Amino acid sequence: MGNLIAIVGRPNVGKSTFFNRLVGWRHAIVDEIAGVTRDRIYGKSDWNGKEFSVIDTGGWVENSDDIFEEEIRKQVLIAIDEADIITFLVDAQEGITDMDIAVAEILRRSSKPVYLVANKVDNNAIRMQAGEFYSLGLGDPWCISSINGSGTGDLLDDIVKHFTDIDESAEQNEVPRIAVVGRPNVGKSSLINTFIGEERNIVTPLAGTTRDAIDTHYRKFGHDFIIVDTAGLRRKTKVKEDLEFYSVMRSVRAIESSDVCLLLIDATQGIERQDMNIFSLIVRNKKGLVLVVNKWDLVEKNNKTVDEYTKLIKERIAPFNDVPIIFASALTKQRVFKVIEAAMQVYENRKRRIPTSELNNFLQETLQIKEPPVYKGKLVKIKYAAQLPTKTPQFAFFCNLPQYIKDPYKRFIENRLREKFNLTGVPIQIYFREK
Ligand SMILES: Nc1nc2c(ncn2[C@@H]2O[C@H](COP(=O)(O)OP(=O)(O)OP(=O)(O)O)[C@@H](O)[C@H]2O)c(=O)[nH]1
Ligand SMILES: Nc1nc2c(ncn2[C@@H]2O[C@H](COP(=O)(O)OP(=O)(O)OP(=O)(O)O)[C@@H](O)[C@H]2O)c(=O)[nH]1
Repeated sequence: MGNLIAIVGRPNVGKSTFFNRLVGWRHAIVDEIAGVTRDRIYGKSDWNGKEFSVIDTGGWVENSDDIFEEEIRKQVLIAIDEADIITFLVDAQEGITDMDIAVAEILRRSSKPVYLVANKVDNNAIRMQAGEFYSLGLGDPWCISSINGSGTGDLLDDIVKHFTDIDESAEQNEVPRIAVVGRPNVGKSSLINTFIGEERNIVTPLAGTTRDAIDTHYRKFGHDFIIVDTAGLRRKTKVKEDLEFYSVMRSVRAIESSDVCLLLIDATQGIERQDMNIFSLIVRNKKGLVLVVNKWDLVEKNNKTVDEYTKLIKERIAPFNDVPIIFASALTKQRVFKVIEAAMQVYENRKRRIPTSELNNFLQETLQIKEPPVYKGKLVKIKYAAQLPTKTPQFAFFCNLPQYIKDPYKRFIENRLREKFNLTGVPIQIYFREK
């Protein structure tokens, strides 16, 4: 299915340098959410017009210099299960190590495409030495230098041959695709089970394109939807499930193939760093979002009111906090219905197309309230606006001096747009362009 590349390899071979090389130019297409996701974990980018995601296994371990072989082994197994393409980095300047041999042994058994990448090939002398990696049994190495960039273009040219067009495959199906995501133990399986509970809710089990992912088509509460199942209905593989790396890998998969994500939070614990990481994955992928505060049955008597709780959450996830927040319980089924209602509404919001005339009326009203501030003595004039023909709402505002429009004004416009047209739960993009 998706185009997810995993980078594996022992410490210090240059994984994070390679990662930055792959996603370094992503700023052009994906807005940065500062300080949320540690940058080396996950990135999105594109090559020859095809979008892809990259996961760097090295980003998961603190102090990776003295990481144990066992830890790397686990991550490689997870990468084989969850990624579409594996890049296995080795260090051409150091040559083959025991750990390389151990990793290669696992990778040789994988049915997924594996690229053996000899990194640090900064010059031709080193290129000669890189030949020795052939003995790892994964073919000739691709020689690259992550530092100066040589070889990476050829490598990507070959990798993209395996890519599918994500948008195309998603658009084939008109039924809303919902992903249930969250960190371990928040109640994802329990929530999904409230849908499955009665067999008759299941319309058809669709075989996913990945080996063992099964999406299920439901008809419940008068709605048709597909639950993208990578969340944990299928059980315990050989690898320990409480690994954060594993749960994020799963989340990435589920998020990328969905329209709307239900992000579950444990009401007894509140929003933590791990929740914020998943939140930012959803926003980066421009997916619809419903926040579900699950296990609410355990909290209510505690006197913490919905209003207080909502306020805390909104502060935490700002600036993108125009999202539905539902206090539910998968156990007692309290407000499970509301969760689905909210997801359907967000799905509609995300598809919203605003007629150009309405958008420009909106623009005129907005300019009457507040014009862009004068910058360096120059008047900034916004002339007209248009919604772009994209899958998620994106708007272009045409003006004389786009570079002089700063974030506060951009936020002002975004908030007004959200007030005027229901865009709750939907990440939107606003661009200022010269005209
Ligand atoms: N000469 C040379 N050095 C490189 C190249 N790529 C990375 N390095 C250096 O190798 C060292 C390790 O690079 P990292 O990218 O941190 O390696 P890593 O595999 O992510 O390491 P861990 O964080 O331990 O997993 C750094 O000093 C890099 O500057 C390269 O193409 N050529
Ligand atoms: N009290 C209460 N317990 C719940 C609720 N939802 C789930 N639980 C319990 O929380 C535990 C974890 O639930 P799961 O559904 O397995 O959580 P999960 O998110 O699928 O967990 P992983 O598969 O580890 O990612 C189980 O013991 C559930 O019975 C709820 O709404 N209220």
